Amino acid sequence: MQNTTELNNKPKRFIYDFNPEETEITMETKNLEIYYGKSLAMQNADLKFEKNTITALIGPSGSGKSTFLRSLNRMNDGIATVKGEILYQGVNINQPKIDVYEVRRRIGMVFQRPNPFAKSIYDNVTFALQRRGVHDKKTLDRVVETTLKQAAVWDQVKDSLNKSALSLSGGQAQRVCIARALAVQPDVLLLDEPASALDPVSTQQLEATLRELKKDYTIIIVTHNMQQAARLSDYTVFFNMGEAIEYNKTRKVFTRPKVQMTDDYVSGNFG
Ligand SMILES: Nc1ncnc2c1ncn2[C@@H]1O[C@H](COP(=O)(O)OP(=O)(O)OP(=O)(O)O)[C@@H](O)[C@H]1O
Repeated sequence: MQNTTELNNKPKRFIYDFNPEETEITMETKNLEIYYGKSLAMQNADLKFEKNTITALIGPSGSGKSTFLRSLNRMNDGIATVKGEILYQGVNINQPKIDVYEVRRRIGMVFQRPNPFAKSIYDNVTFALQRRGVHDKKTLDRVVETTLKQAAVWDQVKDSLNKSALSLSGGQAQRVCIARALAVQPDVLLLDEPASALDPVSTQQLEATLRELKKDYTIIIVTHNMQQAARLSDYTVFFNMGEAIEYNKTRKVFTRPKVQMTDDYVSGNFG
């Protein structure tokens, strides 16, 4: 990690080459600075996320992708100090008075390793709703069917909803975790390397699922897989050393990047 002085002395190279005013913005970050203790882990990442698109966050290990992603739904609370504004539908959610549970309901997260609870598939999907006092069986049944269908795993699990989610394959478990995130009807889905523990077939299925989901959700995904970012996302942000370096339509980032460092990274020549 860089210290504050080193980061502040670096030239600003951030390239932002599409016109966000023409688009509908679901989330936006402004003047973010994220500290672990006294160490500055992220700055210069004023980004806008367009509704119903997929944005890939790419960059070398330790460049701050997860730090940035986890701040978007306040998952860094208690771990890091996040300064600056995180706007969700125009409201700065990075304020103490904001209900963090509501933030996480609207901005859901799926983690790198599938993390189903040691409960049935049915109870995994309905967990948050049941905790909120929703016990009407018809409602819960409907949510289970709808979200498992959205997550493209319904056909595989519909006859075993009472089986433990721990008995599922990695790919199935990850899609059940997506259904669990969708059950509370979020707007935004944050995914932190959701395919890194999956085989190529499950990865392909997950990508197909995300392509479908973007019709209804705004999706931001951290990935180390360049091919995945190139095939799946509409926009790509390249991070390095705690800064957003280049942000553009994915096609441009991968075919005509404006910054040499981005070019080196996407073409696999990054030192
Ligand atoms: N909980 C933490 N406490 C202290 N430092 C942290 C913590 N989490 C991350 N960091 C540091 O912040 C910097 C950015 O880490 P981060 O995990 O966000 O990078 P990343 O780009 O997501 O990396 P990777 O691709 O390896 O997951 C790194 O220097 C890391 O060591």
